[in-house]
Amino acid sequence: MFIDLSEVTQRLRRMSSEELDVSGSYQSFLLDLICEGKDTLVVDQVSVWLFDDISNPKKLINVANTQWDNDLNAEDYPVLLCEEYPNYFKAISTGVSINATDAHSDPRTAEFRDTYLISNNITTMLDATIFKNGIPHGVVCCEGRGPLREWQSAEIAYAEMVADCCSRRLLVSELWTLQQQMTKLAFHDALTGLKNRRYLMDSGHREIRRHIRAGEQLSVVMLDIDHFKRINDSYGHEIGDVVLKAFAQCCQGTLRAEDCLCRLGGEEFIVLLPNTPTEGAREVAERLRISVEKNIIETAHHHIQVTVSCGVAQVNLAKPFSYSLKQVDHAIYDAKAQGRNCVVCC
Ligand SMILES: Nc1nc2c(ncn2[C@@H]2O[C@H](COP(=O)(O)OP(=O)(O)OP(=O)(O)O)[C@@H](O)[C@H]2O)c(=O)[nH]1
Repeated sequence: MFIDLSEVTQRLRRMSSEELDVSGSYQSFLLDLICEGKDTLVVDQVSVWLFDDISNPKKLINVANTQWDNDLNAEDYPVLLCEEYPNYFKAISTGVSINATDAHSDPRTAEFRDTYLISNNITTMLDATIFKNGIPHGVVCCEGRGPLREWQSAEIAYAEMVADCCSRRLLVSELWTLQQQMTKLAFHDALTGLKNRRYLMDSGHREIRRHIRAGEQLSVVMLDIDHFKRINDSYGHEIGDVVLKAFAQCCQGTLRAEDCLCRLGGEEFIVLLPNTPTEGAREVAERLRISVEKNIIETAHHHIQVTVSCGVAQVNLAKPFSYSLKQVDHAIYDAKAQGRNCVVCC
């Protein structure tokens, strides 16, 4: 078989330069890629397999396959075990492509004879290594049914290019996941999982602009747990953390989905209430106050009850968001002065 390497290379290069929907699964890209590979090499099946652990591989996991009609769930991916196919694993780990003309007799692939090759009429195989940071990470496996194939150097080079495209796509996918995690870390509070102060400030400015455009009212409620220092002092900091998490859950369960509960820091929280005038916000604050008071927090050795002081303000849309935060902060100060476990409106 003759491959015009310059033509197929160009197709692959164009394909891998296309703008990717990185938020989607990498499998659909891999599938397009290996379908292209299957047609170009004129083989019967192409699949992508990845090691479970790049530094100490025990399994190869089949993540894409030209034979599959639909994407499988990750838990249904076929798996090859290193202990059952040691020679194949060793061959992939060298990073050199496996050009098995006769897959039944080639020492690198003969292990599959009785378990796979005979039952699937596979006669010939060409496997190219997928690398990650220069280390073998998996393999693109091309299988043929008909006559034995003496794999040509252009065919091997092409299969390796397909494997390199897989490497790049997997890397992009990993970077995207990392970026998602970083964004999550940047805008979330690690203890409670709620949005944090940075998110609140961004969101506050955005919401002000949106509410001006819509001619709607926006309110904020500040929540400050009463005598929280005593919880830490009486039960320890770890139980203090449990209380903060339980408090956050209790409040979240009391709010509408569109209300945004954030942890400002320590035992201070803010709720941003879209499309809500002061009176509505006061009712929400009162509901939160009662829910918190009723919520008995169970730990291994204690039943803990906390109360919360609440400040309420309608956001002044003509002023920076920080102005309204200062206002609710004053309201909290008054609530504490009035004996705590109460709601004060600006
Ligand atoms: N466990 C735990 N404690 C925290 C955390 N962040 C802040 N704190 C503690 O929260 C306590 C807040 O105490 P104060 O600011 O004196 O307020 P308070 O005891 O709640 O008293 P009032 O607000 O006046 O009712 C301090 O002891 C902080 O150390 C945290 O992430 N975990």
